[in-house]
Amino acid sequence: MALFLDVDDKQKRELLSALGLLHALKQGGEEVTLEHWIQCARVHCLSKIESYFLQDASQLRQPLNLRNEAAAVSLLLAHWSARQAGGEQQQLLTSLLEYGRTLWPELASGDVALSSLSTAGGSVGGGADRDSSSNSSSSSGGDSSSAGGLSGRPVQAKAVAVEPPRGIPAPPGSPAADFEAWAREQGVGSAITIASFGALRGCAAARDVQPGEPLLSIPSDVLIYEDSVRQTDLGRMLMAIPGLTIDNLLIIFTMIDRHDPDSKWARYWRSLPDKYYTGLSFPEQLVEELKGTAAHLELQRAQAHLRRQYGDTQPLFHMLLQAYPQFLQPDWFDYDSYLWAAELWYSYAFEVQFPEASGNEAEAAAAETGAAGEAAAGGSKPAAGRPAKPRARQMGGGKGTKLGRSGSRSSTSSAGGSKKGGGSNGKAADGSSKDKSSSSSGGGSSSKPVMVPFACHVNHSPWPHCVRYGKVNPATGTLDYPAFRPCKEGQQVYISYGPVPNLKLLCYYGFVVPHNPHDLVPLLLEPPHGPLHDKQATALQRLGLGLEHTLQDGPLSKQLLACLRVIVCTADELAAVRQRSCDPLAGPINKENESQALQTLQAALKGMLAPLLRLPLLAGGAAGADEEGEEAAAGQQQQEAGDGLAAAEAAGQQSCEAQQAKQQQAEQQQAEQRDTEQQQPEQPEPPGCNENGFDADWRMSRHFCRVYLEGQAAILRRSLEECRQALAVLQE
Ligand SMILES: C[S@@+](CC[C@H](N)C(=O)[O-])C[C@H]1O[C@@H](n2cnc3c(N)ncnc32)[C@H](O)[C@@H]1O
Repeated sequence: MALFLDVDDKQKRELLSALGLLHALKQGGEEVTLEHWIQCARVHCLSKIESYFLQDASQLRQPLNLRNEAAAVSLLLAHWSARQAGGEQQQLLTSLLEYGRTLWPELASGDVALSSLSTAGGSVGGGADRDSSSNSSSSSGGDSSSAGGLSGRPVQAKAVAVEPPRGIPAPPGSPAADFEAWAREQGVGSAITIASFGALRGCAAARDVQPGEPLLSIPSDVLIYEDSVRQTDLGRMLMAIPGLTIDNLLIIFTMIDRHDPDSKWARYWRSLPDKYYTGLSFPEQLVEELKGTAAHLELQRAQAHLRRQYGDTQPLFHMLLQAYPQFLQPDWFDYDSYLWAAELWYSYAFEVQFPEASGNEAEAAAAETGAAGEAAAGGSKPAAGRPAKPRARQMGGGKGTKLGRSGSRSSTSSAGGSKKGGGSNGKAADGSSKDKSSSSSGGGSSSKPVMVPFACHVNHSPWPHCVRYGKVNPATGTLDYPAFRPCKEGQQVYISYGPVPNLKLLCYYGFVVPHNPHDLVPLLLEPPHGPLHDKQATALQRLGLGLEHTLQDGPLSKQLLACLRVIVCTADELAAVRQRSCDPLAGPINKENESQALQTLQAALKGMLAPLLRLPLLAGGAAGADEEGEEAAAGQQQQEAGDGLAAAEAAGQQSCEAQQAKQQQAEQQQAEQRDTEQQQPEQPEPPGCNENGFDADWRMSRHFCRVYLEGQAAILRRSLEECRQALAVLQE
């Protein structure tokens, strides 16, 4: 079992120890049951964001959420299957498969939830709106994640067992069918086939697939990445150019190679869409419609970064055109072509680990399970004395992303993974908290951004069929995508790109998932100015607490509450914290302090929600939004006046209950509407949409923006409701 342990991770070791597993699993032996193994795997697969929200170790005695449990089962399945276990291990494997079955129904209902999205996409305007509003069903302040089953379950109008639609295979002679023929010639093993599902292209199971079976098995020489590019004349020439980053090199290689009919990957390039609709190419007007949100900041930053990088590469393009006028054409190097290649790498690439550079198996295992949203850390501003209220604001999504999702990892920090030079948005299979940036900086990781023909045709789901991929199998030299749950022939197969929040999906993939269980709202607290600031800062530091926090569609994190408790401390309370006579992480300091902390948070949340609701994308779409709009306006004005908290408090005070009532009514209507839709025959792909349901008018993208905003609002409302309830309890 030591093989699974993320030995470098102190928190995970402490959790294992608290669960009494560390010793037992090191020793091995008969007393180690499947339950022990699963608990250990849960710890191993904890993402950073799950660690952040974890209340205490005992939670891991039970499944934590659907994602973590699926990752844990997949980890054990991969380990025991790979070892061709005999005797005792075979027994464990059988029990594990039996246990895994308990997860299938909820995951399968995710297939239905997602397929209704792709059908909705088929009628961009109406369908999109319908689906969009359905997302607000969790906006009522209720905790969808605790509505039964494991948290992270898909939300559906009714718990009806509806079969997801069957895909329509790519027509013979189409670029997609031709690509599949090429893939077979290259030795790609595949249990899937490219197919259309309403307006969305994806992959369907070509036959019934069972847990443990590979959906895809891709020889490493089919992969497009640094090393394989180096083996081409074009790649060698580009690599000789000093100062070119790998990310930029891969983009430029793609810009040129896609036009080469003799390229090894020509039939792959031809199978790709002519245009992408990720946030990187959102028109300015659409970006502006998100003003005031983290997505707005992220999009502005990412778009500016790409433009700058393109500008910096201009001299190279001129040089290439002058040197090879007979081979190259100027329009291959315009900004749209650069954007096309960049978006392709952002949204279709994976991070893959190659065996030769892999240091140890523990690290490899960690890499295979991917990473998650970042929790919080750092940053502070001078503060005022006691009941001074910290200001909270939504943070920008981060500084950058990386090329390629890793079947194993992601940097899906709400505050953003970052990598200068833009590039890769690593797809990551779900799992451990090691993200690329952390493992890279830690040394020893051999993850590389890789274009994986075929795997990159598979769509994403938070309720996937495959979560563990991303490491080339040293024995076979293949990159495998094993299913951990069954998929029926004809039905859509999903992989997880990682626990990616909607902000990242919108910006780097161009779509979002309604009721995305990995969705987050970033929250940056500013400590009050004042005489206690230094002491507060020291107390926070000693407690390991930063000011960057995260909200989810679930309970508030204990770190956030602890941070607030310290920030609103009086001098006496602060002294008690310093003398360790009370621990803000363990619970309230006292009633008064707790009340201050909760009110502070409540005001901050209202200050964030109000401007969100005022955005035309939301306010314009919601019937009866006037009331909320007025509140939003009040909140916005006050925020602009620099006193966001008091204002938001005043504005939002009466709003919650009215909002909830409206919400419930809207949800009822949406549920009825969806039932009617589901009974209607599948709609043909509407004219003017590309293979992924996008249209030149950006209607589908606007729909996704709206769903993103609704998701943010839902999380804020849910957190507000928790504050309200906690304050009510205090007042009893
Ligand atoms: C790696 S590609 C997947 C293959 C792609 N559908 C195709 O046929 O070219 C990622 C893109 O597929 C689309 N996509 C993936 N998963 C999706 C989902 N669950 N819902 C909507 N679109 C999705 C988005 O456009 C995304 O940028």
